[in-house]
Amino acid sequence: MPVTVYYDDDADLSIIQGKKVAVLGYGSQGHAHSLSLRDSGVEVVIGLPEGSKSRPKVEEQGLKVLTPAEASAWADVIMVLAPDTVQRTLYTESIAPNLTAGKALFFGHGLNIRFELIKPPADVDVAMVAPKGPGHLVRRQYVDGKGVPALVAVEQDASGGALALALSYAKAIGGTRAGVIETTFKEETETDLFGEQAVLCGGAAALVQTGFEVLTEAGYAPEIAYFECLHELKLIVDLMYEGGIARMRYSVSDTAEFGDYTRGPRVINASVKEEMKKILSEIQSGQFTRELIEDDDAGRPAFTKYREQGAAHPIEVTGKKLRDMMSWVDRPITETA
Ligand SMILES: NC(=O)C1=CN([C@@H]2O[C@H](COP(=O)(O)OP(=O)(O)OC[C@H]3O[C@@H](n4cnc5c(N)ncnc54)[C@H](OP(=O)(O)O)[C@@H]3O)[C@@H](O)[C@H]2O)C=CC1
Ligand SMILES: CC[C@](O)(C(C)=O)C(=O)O
Ligand SMILES: [Mg+2]
Ligand SMILES: [Mg+2]
Repeated sequence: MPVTVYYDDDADLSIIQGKKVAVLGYGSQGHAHSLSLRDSGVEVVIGLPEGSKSRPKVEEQGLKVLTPAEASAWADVIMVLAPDTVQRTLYTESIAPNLTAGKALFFGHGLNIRFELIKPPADVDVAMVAPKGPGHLVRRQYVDGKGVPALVAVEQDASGGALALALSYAKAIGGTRAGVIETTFKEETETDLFGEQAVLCGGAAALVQTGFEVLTEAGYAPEIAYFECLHELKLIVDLMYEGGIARMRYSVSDTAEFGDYTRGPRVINASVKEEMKKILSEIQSGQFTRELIEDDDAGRPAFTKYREQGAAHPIEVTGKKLRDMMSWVDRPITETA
């Protein structure tokens, strides 16, 4: 079914400018939304627990910070940008007691609504503005006069104006500069989880690490393997971003293009596609979300182990040494896990 893509002229910024917006969380997405809302003339307050390590960053930016409960009580629009695993407790303890009729509850990703971890009352708007990119780039693009595409969805339209409100919010963070598509919480959640697991994060990281391992285990220099499998990937993906896979194939050598057609499908073969389908069905059935929540409830033993293993991979050691020599690489995000 064809989708409608909304641009700046389709959204009325004055709607969100007339609302008090609480952004709960000041991480990757939270800081980007808050700063761009403020720069778009919207009254914003940040909600963070006492003792949150994000509080000094908010204060450095001259934004006001309250507890999540105080911010929710003050706001007309409550945007939930705490981690997905935290949101259900945050909702019960701090949002629900302050979610009076006529308010709007917003999300940057649909997981908690899609899997019914949060069940808001019927007399509030429930909507989503989900940028299709990392928060730090959402902010960087906004500052540069550009935007990251976003999805909007309305789960409950108690006011009759939830879609217009969501589009107005999306405009304030730069989304309608690039294009905003209306979807459902179900479609956003399932496609977003699939994209990050199979392609963007899980798939891409495993492809890079495995390529690096094959070259280094065969005796080639780790520095060469790093440039070949990680650094150059950005340059190749930039071409796809600009003009699709065809533009990348136009720019690389005919030798590379022949290797692409004849070898690529052997790497990402039918069994990989079957595995991707299995991953999608685990998302749709809720199995992935159950695993995520169970691990979080147990104090994140699996998450912590995987994060440590990833950080210790030899490609990180080689990469750090090489990146330290590239003073010209723009690195506005300094932290890693
Ligand atoms: N990362 C991204 O680019 C994208 C994220 N999303 C969605 O956006 C949401 C936020 O994710 P992300 O930006 O990655 O989150 P981060 O992990 O980057 O940041 C989380 C923020 O929430 C704060 N926080 C933790 N507990 C609470 C609480 N109880 N109440 C209020 N704030 C709290 C953290 O504070 P502290 O510093 O104290 O831990 C931190 O400021 C998620 O729904 C995610 O799926 C959607 C699109 C892309
Ligand atoms: C690709 C990961 C993402 O879905 C995103 C940046 O869009 C996320 O959850 O962080
Ligand atoms: Mg995403
Ligand atoms: Mg995601």
